[in-house]
Amino acid sequence: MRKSVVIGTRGSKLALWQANYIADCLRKQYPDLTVELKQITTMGDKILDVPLAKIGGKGLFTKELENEMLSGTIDLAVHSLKDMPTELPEGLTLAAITERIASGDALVSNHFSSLQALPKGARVGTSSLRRKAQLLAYRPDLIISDLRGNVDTRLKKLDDGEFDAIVLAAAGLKRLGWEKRIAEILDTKVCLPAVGQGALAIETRADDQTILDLLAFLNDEETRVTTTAERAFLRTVEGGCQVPVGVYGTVVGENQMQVEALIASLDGKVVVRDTLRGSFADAEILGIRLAKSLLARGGREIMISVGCMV
Ligand SMILES: NCc1[nH]cc(CCC(=O)O)c1CC(=O)O
Repeated sequence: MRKSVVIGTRGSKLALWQANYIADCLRKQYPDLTVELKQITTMGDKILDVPLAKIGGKGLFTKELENEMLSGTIDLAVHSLKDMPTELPEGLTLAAITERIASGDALVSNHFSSLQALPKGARVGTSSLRRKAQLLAYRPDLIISDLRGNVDTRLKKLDDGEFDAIVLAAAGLKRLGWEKRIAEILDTKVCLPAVGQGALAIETRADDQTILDLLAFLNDEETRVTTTAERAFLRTVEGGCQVPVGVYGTVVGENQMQVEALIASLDGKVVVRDTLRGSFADAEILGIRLAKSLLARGGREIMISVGCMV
């Protein structure tokens, strides 16, 4: 049994909330364990004025944490699963994926109660191509512009009148106590979430069995299987590319899951979507099959048109 562990985390309010949440879970489970936090700045925290889609690159929010883990200065890292690349560096693994508390995207507005209620030509802020494309597919009249920064910064920009509404992950708002600001959780028919949205990933060294055993209780099996399919889907379509992609896995019966996904053109004019069902044991295969199906039915043309495939 270890006497102490060091958790690595980014310094944003949301990241600290998440790391403290996991620290508290560990302290409750192991009253004799000393749990410390170490703050680490990532590239994604430094570059704040460039749209995420333009920075690209994998591991924007994870790489510095992973380097510290490999060198042993931290024992585990807490991430939003959504920010994790689909392939981990050699020697690291996901020890646990926590229960997803809110998977959807939320519309926040000071004047309007829903996406449908927004007036023609309303200004909507969002940080992701995935949200932008789906919002435009549903409401081509909206003026969507880029909105970066942490959750509080984004809310401030809305409050300052830069936008009529903004769209961000419901999970982040919930964790930071802003749930009451949510006007509407967007239906998955309107906006499919990002891979792993709403779940936390606990990353560790693959050969550190003591830590792996220590963290096993944090794992939520249903979230693990559904996000396994989601990550297999993304791994198959992406090739390190920024293209609007949404995917959402849910449990639909005993050992049965459903995965729904889409690939969209940047302007939302072309949307290719499909849904597959299968058993928990086939999570990985289901994600791969869904990706191949979308690519074959027009997804590949979208990828080629944005330069993601040749
Ligand atoms: N890309 C930043 C990021 N990473 C995780 C979350 C929210 C929490 C989550 O999805 O688990 C957010 C903010 C957002 O997209 O609004």
